[in-house]
Amino acid sequence: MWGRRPARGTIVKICGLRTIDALEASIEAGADLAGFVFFEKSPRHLTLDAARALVARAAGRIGMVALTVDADDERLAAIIAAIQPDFLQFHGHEAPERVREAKARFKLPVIKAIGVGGREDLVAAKAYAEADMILYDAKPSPGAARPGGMGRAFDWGLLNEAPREKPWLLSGGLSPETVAEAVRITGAPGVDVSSGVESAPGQKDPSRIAAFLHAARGAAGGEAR
Ligand SMILES: O=C(O)c1ccccc1NCC(=O)[C@H](O)[C@H](O)COP(=O)(O)O
Repeated sequence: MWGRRPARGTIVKICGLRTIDALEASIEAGADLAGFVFFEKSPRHLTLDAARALVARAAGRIGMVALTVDADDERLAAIIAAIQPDFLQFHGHEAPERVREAKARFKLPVIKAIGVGGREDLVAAKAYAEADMILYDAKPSPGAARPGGMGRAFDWGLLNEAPREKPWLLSGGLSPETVAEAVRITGAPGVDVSSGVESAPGQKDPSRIAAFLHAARGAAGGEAR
């Protein structure tokens, strides 16, 4: 399995890491998963060279997630060769068949992001039987600059109808200030954050990363590590 898993408590993924300081702060605070964004229109985008240098010291210390948006096989292969991630995260319009295909080809577990705007999106999530984890995020508005990392929450009440057979992450507009309540209300086994631990888009704040971990783990009754 990947990196370190919590003995108990909420799974935490810090997404959009771009610097050694932020990566080390995430590991030090006890995050389970580190997300690396490969999407050029994002302020968190990493080139393959930058990603390679960043992850050189992270392997085995934290689970590494390569995030892409509707990437083809050639692009996925290049990313995998560069950072050898523990997970792929698909954050675009990838169909269930694409998840199946990519898993078979690359032999890596897949996190599929589902944008939640209404009940119909939870129905759609049920089709992703082969995804290893589902990440529920706010649905991007039409014409949005990017499909994630917008710092926007959605109606958590909709998750009452979400499939719960496999691990899932709650995402979208979470912060150190809101994550405890979010976990309490939704019962999420895991959480994901990007904007809420930044001082500006793409600029992670190590003290907010630590505060997020503390709040998330406290919320589930587990111990912050
Ligand atoms: O973070 C981005 O810039 C990004 C760009 C394109 C696709 C996905 C992206 N982020 C995905 C994530 O997993 C974020 O952590 C998630 O959307 C939550 O973001 P936020 O609401 O900013 O905490």
